[in-house]
Amino acid sequence: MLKRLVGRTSLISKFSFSTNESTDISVRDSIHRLIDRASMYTRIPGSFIDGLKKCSHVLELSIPLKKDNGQLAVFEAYRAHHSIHALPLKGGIRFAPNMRLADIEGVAALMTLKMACADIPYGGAHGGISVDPSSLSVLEQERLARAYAKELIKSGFMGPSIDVPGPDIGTDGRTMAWIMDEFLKIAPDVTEGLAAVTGKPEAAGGIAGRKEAAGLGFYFALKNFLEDEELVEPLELTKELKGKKIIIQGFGNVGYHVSKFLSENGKAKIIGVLDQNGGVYKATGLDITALKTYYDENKTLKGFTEGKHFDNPEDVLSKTCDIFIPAASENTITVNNSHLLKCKIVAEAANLPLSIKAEENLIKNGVAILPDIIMNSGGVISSYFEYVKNIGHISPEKLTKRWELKSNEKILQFLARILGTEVQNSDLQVASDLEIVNNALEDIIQNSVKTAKKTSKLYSISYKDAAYVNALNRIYENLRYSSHYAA
Ligand SMILES: NC(=O)C1=CN([C@@H]2O[C@H](COP(=O)(O)OP(=O)(O)OC[C@H]3O[C@@H](n4cnc5c(N)ncnc54)[C@H](O)[C@@H]3O)[C@@H](O)[C@H]2O)C=CC1
Ligand SMILES: O=C(O)CCC(=O)C(=O)O
Repeated sequence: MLKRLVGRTSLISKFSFSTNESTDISVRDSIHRLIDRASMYTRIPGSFIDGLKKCSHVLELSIPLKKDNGQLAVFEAYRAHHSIHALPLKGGIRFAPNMRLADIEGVAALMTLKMACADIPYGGAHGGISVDPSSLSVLEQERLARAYAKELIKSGFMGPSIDVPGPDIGTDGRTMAWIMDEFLKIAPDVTEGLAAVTGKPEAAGGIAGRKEAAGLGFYFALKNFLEDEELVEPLELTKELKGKKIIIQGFGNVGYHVSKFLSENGKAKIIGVLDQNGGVYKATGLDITALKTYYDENKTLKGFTEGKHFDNPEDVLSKTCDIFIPAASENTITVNNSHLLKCKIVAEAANLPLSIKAEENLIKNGVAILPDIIMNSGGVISSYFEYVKNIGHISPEKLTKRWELKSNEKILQFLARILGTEVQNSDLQVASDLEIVNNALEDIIQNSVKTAKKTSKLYSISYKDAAYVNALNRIYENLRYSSHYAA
């Protein structure tokens, strides 16, 4: 049921940097301020910057659902298309209560910037259904996801060349598989139908490593940022991740995988984990695998005995650490709680977790901020690889595996002849899909961090502003030659 379809309207400039903050800050307002702040270090015309603050199309829906008990429930749902400078559009679908259009439009804009920063040739989108998924049975969730997908497809808001959604808060690979299946039912003749949505399980056409990609990308980004002396020296930190004391807010897909890679690969100590209902703390470092098993079984951190539990999440939020990582949702750190943080770095794993005023307060107190559009870009980068796989109907390793094995064998045989040894079959290895995508992910993230550091030094601005400057410049360069920009 279509409620409203909004086209691009007037472009209003808003160069206000007031530090007042209402308790009801929208993500859209925050992103506008961040765009304005960064635009001062670009030569992009003001009219173009104003244009980037608007979504090109917004879809508002009411979706009726027949519950398992036969009763009817109606849910509000949305999809916002931000910038069509590059197609398809891309961004998450979430199932979360109390969704607001102003937040959805803000995250859609953030997605445009995130992908420009990583040099992924897509525009940004975002959307979802205003629902608490835990209040529905699995079958109800499936019917609702399928009904939402049907409305997106009917309204021209989804398809491999239009808008390719992926997972976000409250959704996962299974949700994406339902959505893909709905697309294939409605449009069976679209050859690239598998590419209508990403984040699918591998058995449904997904790519190896997508589920953990936001966490792995975060690990690569943090490691690379810490190598910068200009970041660590003033904070009196060492360059290594090893031994760094870390507190994480949110233990869902992103929070868990960030914790896993930082502790397993980086040997960092995750000393605190909190969600909206409480937190656990252990000064010597939590066992993340054990915590994950417990959290999956019990849906709560309470009762996990290998750490001290606090009913009030702020009791964990306020512990001293080196790095605080918000990995839950937007605006979880505002003026109301930013003064509690006792850390040297805030590394954003969630999208826009800091309100503008909270960010200002933290910076004033000497805290460095590592920006979401780099730190959590691993998820959408991996989605991009999945899309490419689906469009080509071939996985990265399939085409080259045999050839690589043969050429490696020839090289080894040559070396063995010179050295007078024998080639063992176990010496012969070629990259798996997972190795190919993880290495490509590392390469893209490394480049985003490198260019952010360079821009940050050039203008003496924060990494966050630098990442936005790089993204804005890339979008401008891209759009200026496109027929979408009539200047
Ligand atoms: N899933 C993905 O691929 C990506 C997600 N993101 C962003 O990362 C963030 C987290 O997403 P997911 O992990 O996928 O969601 P999720 O739904 O899997 O997990 C969210 C977690 O945050 C907790 N939480 C919710 N409100 C909280 C609060 N006020 N304080 C503390 N904890 C709270 C929940 O209990 C849950 O543990 C979101 O901002 C999302 O947009 C960013 C990049 C990729
Ligand atoms: O893979 C996608 O399309 C969604 C990623 C996402 O939700 C995000 O980067 O915030």
